[in-house]
Order: sequence, then structure tokens, then C-alpha cells
Amino acid sequence: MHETRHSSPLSLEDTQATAAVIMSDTLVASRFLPSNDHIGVTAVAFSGGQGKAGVDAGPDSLIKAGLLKQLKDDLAYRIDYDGIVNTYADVIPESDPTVDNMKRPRACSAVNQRLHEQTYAHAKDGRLALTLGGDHSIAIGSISGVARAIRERLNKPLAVIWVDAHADINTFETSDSGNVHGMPVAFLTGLCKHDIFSWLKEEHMIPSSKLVYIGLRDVDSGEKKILRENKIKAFSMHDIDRHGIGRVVDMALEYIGDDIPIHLSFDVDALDPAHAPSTGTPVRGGLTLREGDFICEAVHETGRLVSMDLVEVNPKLLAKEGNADTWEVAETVRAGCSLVRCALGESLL
Ligand SMILES: NC(=[NH2+])NCCC[C@H](N)C(=O)O
Ligand SMILES: [Mn+2]
Ligand SMILES: [Mn+2]
Repeated sequence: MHETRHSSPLSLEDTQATAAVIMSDTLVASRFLPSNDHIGVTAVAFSGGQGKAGVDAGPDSLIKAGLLKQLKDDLAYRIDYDGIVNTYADVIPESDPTVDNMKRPRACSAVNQRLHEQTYAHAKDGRLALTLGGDHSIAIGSISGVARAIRERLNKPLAVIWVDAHADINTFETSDSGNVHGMPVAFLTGLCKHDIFSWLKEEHMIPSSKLVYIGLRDVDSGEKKILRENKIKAFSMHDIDRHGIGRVVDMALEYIGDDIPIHLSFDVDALDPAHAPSTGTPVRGGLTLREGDFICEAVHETGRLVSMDLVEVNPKLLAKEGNADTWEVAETVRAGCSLVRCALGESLL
């Protein structure tokens, strides 16, 4: 029989007393989850947060590459996945003109509102909510749903580790592009509010003091001002060069504190384009594969990961005619799968 690598399920009451034991034990999704081997997957085929077609095919490419099978067979998780790659076609309006500089705002809002309910349901029932994107605008829904469930269940805020080349904290006022995938953090922290997103409530949000960035290297000047004025913690590639990834991750985890559940939002463009070229907004000088995997491993090791996004894999962008797999696409998808597996404990011996 296949030996499960997870310890037995814990009640929430048990969690405090057994935390130390679990931390020294090897594989556990999170001490904030009632069952530590259960993942709820939501596949989000959405590209409306930016202008390049194909990122909606991201979840399908990750799943076809075997990601969920690996989590189930190799890492012994129970996978709750409805088999649906959500397009949310029924809520996407035919006409969606720009409002206040936001492109496709109604689609972005409606899709995120639906996704919010899906990750909320996973997190409420104690499953680790894994969301496969799609462009990064979908973090508005994925994170707010989990944050709401965590508040209800544990009366705690959710901490967010945002791994990205970009800060994605533009407001519709500061954004040059008008692309909502450059704005999710502003909505999630309440720094940006808009009637079109009126479903997003205070109790779905995350405190900007429990947000930390890793990997930044392409931050707009308006965003720099927002980061400074709100004293938001950020570790750029410069910090990684100076201190090394190990120190940076330690400092990031220290900053958010050790008694808080963690959401990991991983934009594949945090990786250097040498490793993840097939993405919409690549920026040179990024993380190596090992640095990316290391961040995920270290977050896993905290035993406090309750949810994760993996976004911006665009398997169409660098595909050849007839969709033949190029090395660029294959490597990007492979990197995405590796990041998720590392966040779920694959590297532990
Ligand atoms: N999720 C992403 N890849 N975001 C890129 C954002 C780029 C730019 N800062 C913008 O607001 O348009
Ligand atoms: Mn990015
Ligand atoms: Mn991003």
C-alpha cells in the first residue's frame, strides 16, 4: 500500500499544542487547516485582466502536464477538483467598455466574484485552496474568498506572500496600462475601491501590514509611491542579490509573524524568462528555478500555508503554428508545476 506522508487529521483545538511536533514532522499543508492532506482546486481560464490571448489556457496546460496527478499520486494529497476549467462565460458581458481607465472591468469583477465564492467554499471546509490561472487579476477573488473564510473560522487576517516581478498594486488612477492584472493588490488591501467591485467587502481584504513581496524588479513609479506611503514590505531582486534567497525568505516570514495563516500568490513571471519565458509581461533579471522553488519550500515548511495561486502561465504566447510545444512553453509549464509541488512539500526527504 502506498504509505501516506501526511500525519493524521487534527482538530483546530489540537493545533496549538501539537504545532511544535508538526513543525518537526515532515509533511503538513497547514496547522490552520483541520485536515492537512486535502486540496481544493479551482481552475480559472481568464485572460481579461490583460490584453494578450492565451493565458486562459494556463490551467489546462498545467493540469495536462500532470500537476494534479502528481499532487495525488506522488504527494498523497486528496484532491477536490470538479474537473471544470472555469470560463465563467455566463457572467462575462458582451460589451465591457473601459471605466475609469480599467479595461474590461465588469468581466474582471464578475469572474472574481464567482471565484471568491469557490475559494471561500474550499477554505471554509478546511481545504487548502489552490487556484490555477489565468492572469493575476484573479487573485482578487482567490485571496478575498480565503481571507473571508479564515476570518470566520479563526478570527484572524490572512497574510499574503506575493512573488512577482511586478507589484500589481496600481489603482485605476495610477495605472498606465489600464490592465486589472496590475491592480489586484490595491483592491485586496482596500487602497483602491470602485463601485464595479462593490461585492468586495472589508472583511474580505488583507491588511497591508501582513503583505510582503519577493522578486520585484519592474515597479511603476505610481506603485513605488503607494509602497512607500503605506510602508509595504518588499524584497526586490536587489535584496535577493545582496542577502541571498535564504535570508530574504527568513526576513519575509519574520515580518509577517509566526501565528498567521499564509496565502502564497506566485506569478510565474517572478522567475527569470530563461526559465519561464511564455508569460505576458516577462522581465529580465529574475529568480532562478531553484530560488523560486526555495521560496515555495520555505513557505511549506512553516506549516501555515492555507492557499496558493499560480498565475500568468501563457502556453499560447510562444507556441508555434499548430500549437506544437516549443521549449519555451514546455519549460514555463514545467516550472509552474514545480513551484506548486514545492509549496506542497515535494522537496522534503
Ligand atoms: N500580473 C502581472 N503580470 N502584472 C503586470 C503589470 C504591469 C504594469 N505594472 C501594469 O500595471 O500594467
Ligand atoms: Mn508579474
Ligand atoms: Mn502579477
